Amino acid sequence: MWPFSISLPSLKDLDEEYDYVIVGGGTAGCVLANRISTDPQNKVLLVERGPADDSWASRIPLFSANFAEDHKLARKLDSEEEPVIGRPVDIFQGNGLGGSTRINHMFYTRGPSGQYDRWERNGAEGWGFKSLIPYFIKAECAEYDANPSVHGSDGEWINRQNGPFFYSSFEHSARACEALGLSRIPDLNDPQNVPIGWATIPVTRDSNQHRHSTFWAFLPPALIHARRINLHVCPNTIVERLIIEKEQGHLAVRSVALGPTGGQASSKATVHIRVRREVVVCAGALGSPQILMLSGIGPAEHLSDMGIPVLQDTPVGENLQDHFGVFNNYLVPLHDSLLRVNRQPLYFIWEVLRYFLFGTGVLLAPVVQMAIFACTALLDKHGVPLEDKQPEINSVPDVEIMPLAYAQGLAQKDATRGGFSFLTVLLTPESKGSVRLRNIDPRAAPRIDFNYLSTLSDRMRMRHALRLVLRLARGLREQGYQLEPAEAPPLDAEVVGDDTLDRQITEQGCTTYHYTSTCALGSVVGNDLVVKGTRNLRVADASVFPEVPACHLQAPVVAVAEKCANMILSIH
Ligand SMILES: Cc1cc2nc3c(=O)[nH]c(=O)nc-3n(C[C@H](O)[C@H](O)[C@H](O)COP(=O)(O)OP(=O)(O)OC[C@H]3O[C@@H](n4cnc5c(N)ncnc54)[C@H](O)[C@@H]3O)c2cc1C
Repeated sequence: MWPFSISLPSLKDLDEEYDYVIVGGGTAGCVLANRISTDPQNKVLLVERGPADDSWASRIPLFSANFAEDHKLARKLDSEEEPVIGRPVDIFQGNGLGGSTRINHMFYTRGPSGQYDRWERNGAEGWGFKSLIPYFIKAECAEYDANPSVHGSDGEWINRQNGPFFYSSFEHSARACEALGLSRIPDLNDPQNVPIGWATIPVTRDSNQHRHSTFWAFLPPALIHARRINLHVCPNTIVERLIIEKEQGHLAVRSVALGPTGGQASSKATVHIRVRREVVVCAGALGSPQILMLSGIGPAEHLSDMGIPVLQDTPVGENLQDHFGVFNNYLVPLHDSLLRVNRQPLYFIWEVLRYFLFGTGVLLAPVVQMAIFACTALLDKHGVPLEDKQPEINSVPDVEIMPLAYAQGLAQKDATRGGFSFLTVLLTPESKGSVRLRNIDPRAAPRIDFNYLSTLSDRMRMRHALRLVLRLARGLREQGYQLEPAEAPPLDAEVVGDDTLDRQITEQGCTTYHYTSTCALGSVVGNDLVVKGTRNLRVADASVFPEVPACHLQAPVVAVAEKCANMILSIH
Protein backbone atom coordinates (compact mmCIF):
# COMPACT_ATOMS: atom_id res chain seq x y z
CA MET A 1 0.00 0.00 0.00
CA TRP A 2 1.79 3.16 -1.18
CA PRO A 3 3.62 4.85 0.48
CA PHE A 4 3.23 2.62 3.50
CA SER A 5 6.05 0.39 2.43
CA ILE A 6 6.59 -1.69 5.54
CA SER A 7 4.50 -4.73 6.17
CA LEU A 8 2.80 -4.97 9.52
CA PRO A 9 2.25 -8.28 11.29
CA SER A 10 -1.13 -9.94 11.19
CA LEU A 11 -2.62 -12.02 13.98
CA LYS A 12 -0.87 -15.21 12.96
CA ASP A 13 2.57 -13.53 12.97
CA LEU A 14 2.43 -12.39 16.60
CA ASP A 15 4.63 -13.78 19.36
CA GLU A 16 3.04 -15.73 22.19
CA GLU A 17 4.03 -13.27 24.89
CA TYR A 18 4.78 -9.53 25.26
CA ASP A 19 5.86 -7.34 28.17
CA TYR A 20 3.24 -4.71 27.33
CA VAL A 21 0.06 -4.92 25.31
CA ILE A 22 -1.52 -1.62 24.25
CA VAL A 23 -5.18 -1.98 23.32
CA GLY A 24 -6.17 0.55 20.64
CA GLY A 25 -3.70 2.30 18.34
CA GLY A 26 -5.51 5.63 18.44
CA THR A 27 -4.48 9.05 19.71
CA ALA A 28 -3.13 7.84 23.05
CA GLY A 29 -2.10 4.35 21.89
CA CYS A 30 0.41 5.63 19.30
CA VAL A 31 2.10 7.87 21.88
CA LEU A 32 2.38 5.04 24.40
CA ALA A 33 3.69 2.54 21.84
CA ASN A 34 6.42 4.99 20.91
CA ARG A 35 7.47 5.83 24.46
CA ILE A 36 7.38 2.32 25.95
CA SER A 37 9.24 0.74 23.02
CA THR A 38 12.05 3.32 23.27
CA ASP A 39 13.76 0.86 25.61
CA PRO A 40 14.66 -2.15 23.41
CA GLN A 41 14.28 -4.40 26.46
CA ASN A 42 10.53 -3.73 26.43
CA LYS A 43 8.67 -6.00 24.05
CA VAL A 44 5.51 -4.15 23.05
CA LEU A 45 2.40 -5.14 21.11
CA LEU A 46 0.00 -2.45 19.82
CA VAL A 47 -3.36 -3.78 18.64
CA GLU A 48 -5.66 -1.59 16.53
CA ARG A 49 -9.15 -2.40 15.31
CA GLY A 50 -8.90 -0.31 12.14
CA PRO A 51 -6.44 -0.24 9.25
CA ALA A 52 -3.03 1.41 8.95
CA ASP A 53 -4.25 3.03 5.71
CA ASP A 54 -1.90 5.79 4.67
CA SER A 55 -3.15 6.96 1.31
CA TRP A 56 -2.16 10.52 0.28
CA ALA A 57 -5.77 11.64 0.60
CA SER A 58 -5.80 10.52 4.24
CA ARG A 59 -3.15 13.15 4.97
CA ILE A 60 -4.68 16.09 3.09
CA PRO A 61 -6.51 18.13 5.72
CA LEU A 62 -9.74 18.81 3.81
CA PHE A 63 -10.22 15.30 2.43
CA SER A 64 -9.30 13.52 5.65
CA ALA A 65 -11.72 15.56 7.73
CA ASN A 66 -14.56 14.35 5.52
CA PHE A 67 -15.17 11.51 7.95
CA ALA A 68 -18.86 11.11 7.25
CA GLU A 69 -18.03 10.02 3.68
CA ASP A 70 -14.91 7.94 4.36
CA HIS A 71 -15.93 5.04 6.53
CA LYS A 72 -12.57 3.33 6.27
CA LEU A 73 -10.96 5.50 8.94
CA ALA A 74 -14.15 6.43 10.74
CA ARG A 75 -16.64 4.30 12.58
CA LYS A 76 -20.22 5.51 12.76
CA LEU A 77 -22.43 4.64 15.71
CA ASP A 78 -25.82 5.89 16.84
CA SER A 79 -26.67 7.10 20.30
CA GLU A 80 -29.92 6.06 21.91
CA GLU A 81 -32.75 8.55 21.48
CA GLU A 82 -31.76 11.70 23.39
CA PRO A 83 -34.73 12.80 25.54
CA VAL A 84 -34.23 16.58 25.20
CA ILE A 85 -33.85 16.60 21.42
CA GLY A 86 -36.12 13.63 20.75
CA ARG A 87 -33.75 11.76 18.42
CA PRO A 88 -30.45 9.89 18.42
CA VAL A 89 -27.26 11.68 17.38
CA ASP A 90 -24.72 10.45 14.81
CA ILE A 91 -21.51 9.47 16.56
CA PHE A 92 -18.16 9.21 14.73
CA GLN A 93 -14.90 7.83 16.05
CA GLY A 94 -11.51 7.34 14.48
CA ASN A 95 -10.84 3.78 13.37
CA GLY A 96 -7.27 3.09 12.35
CA LEU A 97 -3.73 3.84 13.48
CA GLY A 98 -3.86 7.37 14.92
CA GLY A 99 -7.52 6.90 15.89
CA SER A 100 -9.56 10.07 15.98
CA THR A 101 -6.53 12.21 15.04
CA ARG A 102 -6.89 10.70 11.52
CA ILE A 103 -10.29 12.33 11.02
CA ASN A 104 -10.60 15.19 13.50
CA HIS A 105 -10.48 18.91 12.79
CA MET A 106 -6.86 19.14 14.00
CA PHE A 107 -7.46 21.96 16.54
CA TYR A 108 -4.73 22.00 19.16
CA THR A 109 -6.10 23.30 22.46
CA ARG A 110 -4.96 22.44 25.98
CA GLY A 111 -7.81 23.99 27.93
CA PRO A 112 -7.85 26.39 30.85
CA SER A 113 -5.42 25.71 33.70
CA GLY A 114 -8.22 26.34 36.23
CA GLN A 115 -10.02 23.18 35.17
CA TYR A 116 -7.05 20.86 35.80
CA ASP A 117 -6.38 22.59 39.11
CA ARG A 118 -9.96 21.89 40.16
CA TRP A 119 -9.45 18.19 39.41
CA GLU A 120 -6.40 18.18 41.64
CA ARG A 121 -8.28 19.97 44.44
CA ASN A 122 -10.97 17.28 44.16
CA GLY A 123 -8.47 14.46 44.73
CA ALA A 124 -6.76 13.82 41.38
CA GLU A 125 -3.30 14.40 42.82
CA GLY A 126 -0.71 14.92 40.09
CA TRP A 127 -3.31 16.02 37.51
CA GLY A 128 -3.22 19.79 38.14
CA PHE A 129 -1.98 22.04 35.33
CA LYS A 130 1.53 22.46 36.80
CA SER A 131 1.94 18.67 36.88
CA LEU A 132 0.64 18.23 33.32
CA ILE A 133 2.43 21.05 31.52
CA PRO A 134 5.72 19.12 31.14
CA TYR A 135 3.80 16.43 29.22
CA PHE A 136 2.11 18.95 26.92
CA ILE A 137 5.55 20.43 26.25
CA LYS A 138 7.30 17.08 25.77
CA ALA A 139 4.98 16.01 22.94
CA GLU A 140 4.72 19.40 21.26
CA CYS A 141 6.58 21.04 18.42
CA ALA A 142 4.96 24.48 18.08
CA GLU A 143 6.00 25.85 14.68
CA TYR A 144 5.16 29.47 15.37
CA ASP A 145 6.38 32.26 17.57
CA ALA A 146 5.18 30.74 20.85
CA ASN A 147 6.18 31.41 24.46
CA PRO A 148 8.96 28.83 25.05
CA SER A 149 8.22 28.58 28.78
CA VAL A 150 4.87 26.93 28.05
CA HIS A 151 5.31 25.52 24.54
CA GLY A 152 7.51 22.71 23.27
CA SER A 153 9.69 22.94 20.18
CA ASP A 154 11.43 19.53 20.28
CA GLY A 155 8.46 17.19 20.53
CA GLU A 156 7.24 14.97 17.71
CA TRP A 157 3.77 16.47 17.35
CA ILE A 158 3.67 19.62 15.23
CA ASN A 159 1.09 22.37 15.54
CA ARG A 160 0.99 25.68 13.76
CA GLN A 161 -1.16 28.76 13.38
CA ASN A 162 -3.60 28.60 10.51
CA GLY A 163 -2.38 31.80 8.81
CA PRO A 164 -4.47 34.87 7.90
CA PHE A 165 -8.23 34.46 7.82
CA PHE A 166 -9.27 32.66 4.65
CA TYR A 167 -12.88 33.85 4.73
CA SER A 168 -13.97 37.42 5.42
CA SER A 169 -16.75 36.14 7.72
CA PHE A 170 -14.02 35.40 10.29
CA GLU A 171 -12.75 39.01 10.10
CA HIS A 172 -16.30 40.19 10.65
CA SER A 173 -16.78 37.75 13.54
CA ALA A 174 -13.60 39.01 15.24
CA ARG A 175 -14.79 42.60 14.87
CA ALA A 176 -18.22 41.69 16.24
CA CYS A 177 -16.50 40.17 19.30
CA GLU A 178 -14.42 43.29 19.90
CA ALA A 179 -17.54 45.46 19.63
CA LEU A 180 -19.13 43.37 22.40
CA GLY A 181 -16.07 43.66 24.64
CA LEU A 182 -14.66 40.19 23.93
CA SER A 183 -10.99 40.88 23.24
CA ARG A 184 -8.43 38.79 21.46
CA ILE A 185 -6.67 36.07 23.49
CA PRO A 186 -3.09 36.28 22.12
CA ASP A 187 -2.32 32.58 22.67
CA LEU A 188 -5.13 30.26 23.66
CA ASN A 189 -2.69 27.67 25.03
CA ASP A 190 -0.68 30.03 27.23
CA PRO A 191 -1.98 29.74 30.82
CA GLN A 192 -0.88 33.33 31.46
CA ASN A 193 -3.71 34.58 29.25
CA VAL A 194 -7.27 35.05 30.43
CA PRO A 195 -9.11 32.30 28.50
CA ILE A 196 -12.16 34.46 27.71
CA GLY A 197 -12.48 36.39 24.45
CA TRP A 198 -11.71 35.28 20.91
CA ALA A 199 -8.64 33.47 19.62
CA THR A 200 -7.20 31.87 16.53
CA ILE A 201 -6.83 28.10 16.93
CA PRO A 202 -3.55 26.32 16.17
CA VAL A 203 -3.85 23.11 14.16
CA THR A 204 -1.82 19.91 14.04
CA ARG A 205 -0.41 20.20 10.51
CA ASP A 206 3.20 19.38 9.65
CA SER A 207 5.64 21.40 7.55
CA ASN A 208 4.34 19.71 4.36
CA GLN A 209 0.88 20.96 5.31
CA HIS A 210 -0.25 17.40 5.94
CA ARG A 211 -2.49 16.35 8.81
CA HIS A 212 -0.18 15.45 11.68
CA SER A 213 -2.01 12.59 13.32
CA THR A 214 -0.44 10.84 16.30
CA PHE A 215 0.23 7.97 13.90
CA TRP A 216 2.51 10.13 11.75
CA ALA A 217 3.93 12.06 14.69
CA PHE A 218 4.72 9.17 17.04
CA LEU A 219 4.66 5.96 14.98
CA PRO A 220 5.73 6.86 11.45
CA PRO A 221 6.54 3.84 9.23
CA ALA A 222 10.31 4.44 9.61
CA LEU A 223 10.04 4.20 13.39
CA ILE A 224 7.91 1.06 13.27
CA HIS A 225 10.49 -0.44 10.93
CA ALA A 226 13.45 0.60 13.10
CA ARG A 227 11.88 -0.93 16.21
CA ARG A 228 10.49 -4.05 14.54
CA ILE A 229 12.41 -6.30 16.96
CA ASN A 230 10.65 -5.07 20.09
CA LEU A 231 7.52 -3.27 18.76
CA HIS A 232 4.79 -5.12 16.88
CA VAL A 233 1.95 -3.05 15.47
CA CYS A 234 -1.05 -5.15 14.52
CA PRO A 235 -3.90 -3.35 12.67
CA ASN A 236 -7.27 -4.81 11.59
CA THR A 237 -7.43 -6.73 14.85
CA ILE A 238 -9.85 -6.39 17.69
CA VAL A 239 -9.24 -7.04 21.37
CA GLU A 240 -12.23 -9.18 22.29
CA ARG A 241 -11.55 -9.24 26.03
CA LEU A 242 -8.89 -9.45 28.68
CA ILE A 243 -8.36 -12.69 30.59
CA ILE A 244 -8.08 -11.67 34.24
CA GLU A 245 -7.30 -13.83 37.27
CA LYS A 246 -7.09 -13.25 40.99
CA GLU A 247 -3.56 -13.11 42.33
CA GLN A 248 -2.65 -12.34 45.96
CA GLY A 249 -5.81 -10.37 46.58
CA HIS A 250 -5.52 -8.38 43.34
CA LEU A 251 -6.76 -8.95 39.83
CA ALA A 252 -4.09 -9.42 37.19
CA VAL A 253 -4.43 -9.61 33.41
CA ARG A 254 -2.84 -12.84 32.19
CA SER A 255 -3.59 -12.60 28.49
CA VAL A 256 -5.58 -10.75 25.87
CA ALA A 257 -7.99 -12.41 23.44
CA LEU A 258 -7.58 -11.05 19.88
CA GLY A 259 -9.55 -11.71 16.71
CA PRO A 260 -9.77 -10.29 13.19
CA THR A 261 -11.83 -7.11 13.12
CA GLY A 262 -14.09 -8.23 10.33
CA GLY A 263 -14.67 -11.75 11.59
CA GLN A 264 -17.13 -13.28 13.98
CA ALA A 265 -16.24 -13.99 17.60
CA SER A 266 -15.31 -17.66 17.51
CA SER A 267 -12.94 -19.69 19.58
CA LYS A 268 -11.23 -20.86 16.37
CA ALA A 269 -10.31 -17.37 15.20
CA THR A 270 -9.41 -16.05 18.66
CA VAL A 271 -5.71 -15.87 19.53
CA HIS A 272 -4.52 -15.52 23.14
CA ILE A 273 -1.41 -13.46 23.78
CA ARG A 274 0.22 -13.69 27.20
CA VAL A 275 1.17 -10.53 29.09
CA ARG A 276 4.32 -10.37 31.19
CA ARG A 277 3.91 -6.91 32.72
CA GLU A 278 1.02 -4.60 31.86
CA VAL A 279 -1.95 -3.99 29.61
CA VAL A 280 -2.82 -0.39 28.81
CA VAL A 281 -6.32 0.11 27.40
CA CYS A 282 -6.47 3.07 24.98
CA ALA A 283 -9.65 2.27 23.07
CA GLY A 284 -11.28 5.67 23.62
CA ALA A 285 -14.16 6.73 25.86
CA LEU A 286 -16.62 4.45 24.05
CA GLY A 287 -14.29 1.47 23.43
CA SER A 288 -12.39 1.23 26.73
CA PRO A 289 -15.45 0.74 28.96
CA GLN A 290 -16.77 -1.87 26.52
CA ILE A 291 -13.55 -3.92 26.79
CA LEU A 292 -13.42 -3.64 30.58
CA MET A 293 -17.04 -4.70 30.95
CA LEU A 294 -16.61 -7.65 28.57
CA SER A 295 -13.70 -8.69 30.81
CA GLY A 296 -15.74 -8.63 34.03
CA ILE A 297 -14.88 -5.14 35.29
CA GLY A 298 -17.91 -2.89 35.54
CA PRO A 299 -21.21 -2.30 37.34
CA ALA A 300 -22.13 -5.68 38.92
CA GLU A 301 -25.82 -5.49 38.13
CA HIS A 302 -25.28 -4.69 34.46
CA LEU A 303 -22.63 -7.39 34.03
CA SER A 304 -24.89 -9.95 35.69
CA ASP A 305 -27.73 -8.95 33.35
CA MET A 306 -25.35 -9.67 30.47
CA GLY A 307 -24.31 -13.02 31.96
CA ILE A 308 -20.71 -11.87 32.52
CA PRO A 309 -19.03 -13.08 35.74
CA VAL A 310 -18.27 -10.02 37.89
CA LEU A 311 -14.59 -9.67 38.86
CA GLN A 312 -14.73 -6.07 40.06
CA ASP A 313 -17.86 -4.02 40.75
CA THR A 314 -16.93 -0.53 39.58
CA PRO A 315 -18.73 2.34 37.77
CA VAL A 316 -17.15 1.69 34.35
CA GLY A 317 -19.20 3.33 31.60
CA GLU A 318 -20.98 5.74 33.93
CA ASN A 319 -20.15 9.44 33.96
CA LEU A 320 -20.13 9.72 30.13
CA GLN A 321 -19.72 13.35 29.13
CA ASP A 322 -19.60 15.16 25.80
CA HIS A 323 -19.69 18.68 24.45
CA PHE A 324 -23.21 19.21 23.13
CA GLY A 325 -23.36 21.75 20.31
CA VAL A 326 -26.06 23.72 18.50
CA PHE A 327 -25.75 25.15 14.97
CA ASN A 328 -27.21 28.49 13.90
CA ASN A 329 -27.07 28.47 10.09
CA TYR A 330 -26.92 31.52 7.81
CA LEU A 331 -26.78 32.26 4.11
CA VAL A 332 -23.71 34.32 3.09
CA PRO A 333 -21.95 35.19 -0.21
CA LEU A 334 -20.85 31.99 -1.99
CA HIS A 335 -17.17 33.04 -2.17
CA ASP A 336 -17.17 33.09 1.62
CA SER A 337 -18.17 29.49 2.04
CA LEU A 338 -16.71 26.03 1.62
CA LEU A 339 -19.76 25.25 -0.55
CA ARG A 340 -17.93 27.03 -3.38
CA VAL A 341 -15.76 23.90 -3.72
CA ASN A 342 -18.87 21.85 -4.60
CA ARG A 343 -20.46 24.45 -6.84
CA GLN A 344 -17.53 25.68 -8.94
CA PRO A 345 -15.40 22.84 -10.41
CA LEU A 346 -12.79 25.24 -11.87
CA TYR A 347 -12.32 26.85 -8.49
CA PHE A 348 -11.80 23.39 -6.99
CA ILE A 349 -9.16 22.49 -9.61
CA TRP A 350 -7.35 25.76 -8.93
CA GLU A 351 -7.40 25.05 -5.18
CA VAL A 352 -5.94 21.56 -5.71
CA LEU A 353 -3.11 23.09 -7.77
CA ARG A 354 -2.60 25.80 -5.20
CA TYR A 355 -2.23 23.24 -2.42
CA PHE A 356 0.29 21.13 -4.30
CA LEU A 357 2.26 24.11 -5.63
CA PHE A 358 2.21 26.46 -2.65
CA GLY A 359 0.80 24.49 0.30
CA THR A 360 -2.02 26.99 0.80
CA GLY A 361 -5.73 27.38 0.16
CA VAL A 362 -8.92 25.57 0.87
CA LEU A 363 -7.36 22.09 1.02
CA LEU A 364 -5.87 23.13 4.36
CA ALA A 365 -9.49 23.00 5.59
CA PRO A 366 -9.66 26.57 6.97
CA VAL A 367 -13.31 26.02 7.80
CA VAL A 368 -12.84 27.09 11.41
CA GLN A 369 -9.99 29.48 12.18
CA MET A 370 -11.13 31.18 15.34
CA ALA A 371 -13.26 30.48 18.37
CA ILE A 372 -14.96 32.61 20.97
CA PHE A 373 -14.88 31.66 24.64
CA ALA A 374 -17.29 33.09 27.21
CA CYS A 375 -18.58 32.60 30.74
CA THR A 376 -22.38 32.69 30.78
CA ALA A 377 -22.20 34.06 34.37
CA LEU A 378 -20.51 37.15 32.90
CA LEU A 379 -23.29 37.85 30.33
CA ASP A 380 -26.39 39.95 30.88
CA LYS A 381 -29.87 38.57 30.15
CA HIS A 382 -29.54 39.50 26.46
CA GLY A 383 -26.25 37.60 26.15
CA VAL A 384 -24.01 40.67 26.19
CA PRO A 385 -20.78 40.57 28.26
CA LEU A 386 -21.17 42.63 31.46
CA GLU A 387 -18.72 45.52 31.54
CA ASP A 388 -18.35 45.56 35.32
CA LYS A 389 -17.49 41.85 35.66
CA GLN A 390 -14.05 40.91 34.41
CA PRO A 391 -12.84 37.31 34.09
CA GLU A 392 -9.74 36.16 35.96
CA ILE A 393 -6.64 34.42 34.61
CA ASN A 394 -7.67 30.99 35.85
CA SER A 395 -11.32 31.31 34.77
CA VAL A 396 -12.91 28.35 33.06
CA PRO A 397 -15.14 29.44 30.15
CA ASP A 398 -18.34 27.43 29.93
CA VAL A 399 -19.11 28.25 26.30
CA GLU A 400 -17.23 28.04 23.03
CA ILE A 401 -18.68 29.52 19.84
CA MET A 402 -17.08 28.56 16.53
CA PRO A 403 -17.79 30.51 13.34
CA LEU A 404 -17.78 27.96 10.47
CA ALA A 405 -17.48 28.81 6.78
CA TYR A 406 -19.93 26.04 6.14
CA ALA A 407 -23.49 25.17 7.06
CA GLN A 408 -24.65 21.62 7.03
CA GLY A 409 -27.91 21.24 5.20
CA LEU A 410 -27.89 24.62 3.43
CA ALA A 411 -26.39 23.24 0.20
CA GLN A 412 -29.82 22.79 -1.35
CA LYS A 413 -31.39 26.03 -0.08
CA ASP A 414 -30.01 28.60 -2.50
CA ALA A 415 -27.58 27.65 -5.29
CA THR A 416 -26.25 31.20 -5.57
CA ARG A 417 -25.26 31.60 -1.93
CA GLY A 418 -23.00 29.89 0.54
CA GLY A 419 -23.52 28.67 4.08
CA PHE A 420 -22.04 29.96 7.33
CA SER A 421 -22.81 28.90 10.87
CA PHE A 422 -22.04 29.54 14.49
CA LEU A 423 -21.59 26.28 16.40
CA THR A 424 -22.28 26.92 20.08
CA VAL A 425 -20.83 24.38 22.49
CA LEU A 426 -21.43 23.92 26.21
CA LEU A 427 -17.90 23.35 27.52
CA THR A 428 -18.62 22.45 31.14
CA PRO A 429 -21.79 20.36 31.12
CA GLU A 430 -23.22 18.93 34.33
CA SER A 431 -25.21 16.32 32.41
CA LYS A 432 -23.91 12.78 32.47
CA GLY A 433 -24.80 9.70 30.46
CA SER A 434 -23.52 6.17 30.15
CA VAL A 435 -21.96 3.52 27.92
CA ARG A 436 -23.44 0.07 28.41
CA LEU A 437 -23.07 -3.25 26.61
CA ARG A 438 -25.79 -4.01 24.12
CA ASN A 439 -24.75 -7.66 24.10
CA ILE A 440 -21.56 -9.65 24.68
CA ASP A 441 -20.31 -9.40 21.09
CA PRO A 442 -17.08 -7.31 21.17
CA ARG A 443 -17.72 -6.24 17.56
CA ALA A 444 -21.17 -4.84 18.31
CA ALA A 445 -21.55 -1.15 19.08
CA PRO A 446 -22.23 -0.41 22.74
CA ARG A 447 -25.39 1.34 23.93
CA ILE A 448 -24.64 5.05 24.30
CA ASP A 449 -26.86 7.48 26.22
CA PHE A 450 -25.49 11.01 26.44
CA ASN A 451 -28.42 12.43 28.35
CA TYR A 452 -27.63 15.89 26.98
CA LEU A 453 -28.96 19.00 28.73
CA SER A 454 -30.54 16.92 31.46
CA THR A 455 -29.95 19.59 34.12
CA LEU A 456 -31.69 22.94 34.30
CA SER A 457 -28.36 24.75 34.53
CA ASP A 458 -27.15 23.18 31.26
CA ARG A 459 -30.34 24.20 29.47
CA MET A 460 -30.24 27.75 30.82
CA ARG A 461 -26.56 28.20 29.96
CA MET A 462 -27.13 26.92 26.42
CA ARG A 463 -29.97 29.42 25.91
CA HIS A 464 -27.79 32.19 27.30
CA ALA A 465 -24.95 31.29 24.96
CA LEU A 466 -27.35 31.26 21.99
CA ARG A 467 -28.35 34.80 22.87
CA LEU A 468 -24.71 35.82 22.64
CA VAL A 469 -24.62 34.18 19.19
CA LEU A 470 -27.60 36.27 18.08
CA ARG A 471 -25.68 39.38 19.16
CA LEU A 472 -22.62 38.26 17.24
CA ALA A 473 -24.65 37.51 14.12
CA ARG A 474 -26.29 40.90 14.37
CA GLY A 475 -22.80 42.40 14.75
CA LEU A 476 -21.84 40.90 11.38
CA ARG A 477 -24.89 42.42 9.74
CA GLU A 478 -24.22 45.82 11.34
CA GLN A 479 -20.83 45.79 9.56
CA GLY A 480 -22.72 45.49 6.25
CA TYR A 481 -21.94 41.79 5.85
CA GLN A 482 -24.58 39.96 3.80
CA LEU A 483 -25.68 37.40 6.35
CA GLU A 484 -29.22 36.13 6.49
CA PRO A 485 -30.70 33.65 8.99
CA ALA A 486 -31.65 30.38 7.27
CA GLU A 487 -31.86 27.78 10.02
CA ALA A 488 -31.43 30.23 12.87
CA PRO A 489 -33.62 32.54 14.98
CA PRO A 490 -34.05 36.17 13.88
CA LEU A 491 -31.08 38.39 14.72
CA ASP A 492 -32.84 40.43 17.36
CA ALA A 493 -31.80 38.82 20.66
CA GLU A 494 -34.19 41.00 22.67
CA VAL A 495 -37.35 39.70 20.99
CA VAL A 496 -36.38 36.03 20.68
CA GLY A 497 -38.11 33.98 23.37
CA ASP A 498 -36.85 30.89 25.17
CA ASP A 499 -39.26 28.71 23.16
CA THR A 500 -37.52 29.78 19.90
CA LEU A 501 -34.12 28.99 21.38
CA ASP A 502 -35.35 25.62 22.65
CA ARG A 503 -36.60 24.79 19.13
CA GLN A 504 -33.17 25.67 17.78
CA ILE A 505 -31.58 23.35 20.36
CA THR A 506 -33.94 20.50 19.45
CA GLU A 507 -33.55 20.89 15.69
CA GLN A 508 -29.87 21.76 15.44
CA GLY A 509 -28.36 20.01 18.49
CA CYS A 510 -25.49 17.59 17.87
CA THR A 511 -22.43 15.95 19.36
CA THR A 512 -19.07 17.64 18.83
CA TYR A 513 -17.38 14.20 19.22
CA HIS A 514 -15.80 14.90 22.60
CA TYR A 515 -16.81 11.74 24.48
CA THR A 516 -15.01 11.35 27.83
CA SER A 517 -14.95 10.22 31.44
CA THR A 518 -16.29 6.64 31.27
CA CYS A 519 -13.31 5.22 33.23
CA ALA A 520 -12.77 8.36 35.28
CA LEU A 521 -9.83 9.16 37.53
CA GLY A 522 -10.89 8.68 41.11
CA SER A 523 -13.82 6.35 40.47
CA VAL A 524 -12.57 3.68 38.02
CA VAL A 525 -8.82 4.31 37.85
CA GLY A 526 -6.51 5.64 40.54
CA ASN A 527 -4.24 8.63 40.04
CA ASP A 528 -1.68 6.19 38.57
CA LEU A 529 -4.29 5.20 35.92
CA VAL A 530 -4.36 1.63 37.28
CA VAL A 531 -7.89 0.19 37.29
CA LYS A 532 -8.90 -0.07 40.95
CA GLY A 533 -8.64 -3.60 42.31
CA THR A 534 -6.18 -4.65 39.59
CA ARG A 535 -2.40 -4.91 39.57
CA ASN A 536 -1.34 -4.57 35.94
CA LEU A 537 -4.19 -2.94 34.03
CA ARG A 538 -4.22 0.75 33.18
CA VAL A 539 -6.47 2.94 31.08
CA ALA A 540 -5.00 5.95 29.24
CA ASP A 541 -7.26 7.85 26.85
CA ALA A 542 -10.17 10.29 26.87
CA SER A 543 -12.11 8.03 29.22
CA VAL A 544 -9.98 8.90 32.28
CA PHE A 545 -10.78 12.62 32.51
CA PRO A 546 -12.83 13.21 35.68
CA GLU A 547 -15.01 15.54 33.56
CA VAL A 548 -14.88 16.67 29.96
CA PRO A 549 -12.06 19.25 29.62
CA ALA A 550 -13.25 22.71 28.54
CA CYS A 551 -11.44 22.49 25.20
CA HIS A 552 -10.87 20.24 22.20
CA LEU A 553 -9.46 16.98 23.47
CA GLN A 554 -6.59 15.66 21.39
CA ALA A 555 -3.86 17.61 23.24
CA PRO A 556 -5.08 16.63 26.74
CA VAL A 557 -5.33 12.99 25.57
CA VAL A 558 -1.72 13.08 24.37
CA ALA A 559 -0.68 14.57 27.74
CA VAL A 560 -2.47 11.67 29.51
CA ALA A 561 -0.56 9.18 27.34
CA GLU A 562 2.77 10.91 28.01
CA LYS A 563 2.13 10.88 31.75
CA CYS A 564 1.07 7.23 31.65
CA ALA A 565 4.23 6.24 29.73
CA ASN A 566 6.34 8.13 32.24
CA MET A 567 4.69 6.32 35.15
CA ILE A 568 5.21 2.93 33.49
CA LEU A 569 8.83 3.57 32.54
CA SER A 570 9.67 4.86 36.00
CA ILE A 571 8.67 1.63 37.75
CA HIS A 572 9.90 -1.08 35.38
C1 LIG B 1 -14.82 13.89 13.99
C2 LIG B 1 -14.01 14.34 15.17
C3 LIG B 1 -13.50 15.64 15.20
C4 LIG B 1 -12.74 16.07 16.30
N1 LIG B 1 -12.09 17.27 16.24
C5 LIG B 1 -11.16 17.56 17.19
C6 LIG B 1 -10.26 18.65 17.05
O1 LIG B 1 -10.27 19.36 16.05
N2 LIG B 1 -9.36 18.89 18.04
C7 LIG B 1 -9.28 18.12 19.15
O2 LIG B 1 -8.46 18.40 20.03
N3 LIG B 1 -10.11 17.06 19.32
C8 LIG B 1 -11.00 16.74 18.35
N4 LIG B 1 -11.77 15.63 18.46
C9 LIG B 1 -11.65 14.82 19.69
C10 LIG B 1 -10.33 14.07 19.77
O3 LIG B 1 -9.84 13.77 18.48
C11 LIG B 1 -10.56 12.77 20.57
O4 LIG B 1 -11.18 13.07 21.80
C12 LIG B 1 -9.27 12.07 20.88
O5 LIG B 1 -8.49 11.96 19.72
C13 LIG B 1 -9.59 10.70 21.47
O6 LIG B 1 -8.40 10.00 21.70
P1 LIG B 1 -8.46 8.53 22.33
O7 LIG B 1 -7.08 8.02 22.36
O8 LIG B 1 -9.23 8.59 23.59
O9 LIG B 1 -9.37 7.69 21.33
P2 LIG B 1 -9.17 7.39 19.74
O10 LIG B 1 -8.18 8.31 19.13
O11 LIG B 1 -10.54 7.38 19.16
O12 LIG B 1 -8.54 5.96 19.73
C14 LIG B 1 -9.18 4.79 20.15
C15 LIG B 1 -8.67 3.68 19.23
O13 LIG B 1 -9.00 2.42 19.79
C16 LIG B 1 -9.41 1.56 18.75
N5 LIG B 1 -10.22 0.50 19.35
C17 LIG B 1 -11.43 0.65 19.94
N6 LIG B 1 -11.86 -0.55 20.41
C18 LIG B 1 -10.89 -1.44 20.12
C19 LIG B 1 -10.76 -2.84 20.35
N7 LIG B 1 -11.69 -3.54 20.99
N8 LIG B 1 -9.65 -3.46 19.90
C20 LIG B 1 -8.66 -2.76 19.25
N9 LIG B 1 -8.76 -1.44 19.01
C21 LIG B 1 -9.85 -0.79 19.45
C22 LIG B 1 -10.15 2.45 17.78
O14 LIG B 1 -10.23 1.90 16.49
C23 LIG B 1 -9.32 3.73 17.84
O15 LIG B 1 -8.32 3.77 16.87
C24 LIG B 1 -12.54 15.18 17.39
C25 LIG B 1 -13.06 13.90 17.37
C26 LIG B 1 -13.77 13.46 16.25
C27 LIG B 1 -14.28 12.04 16.24
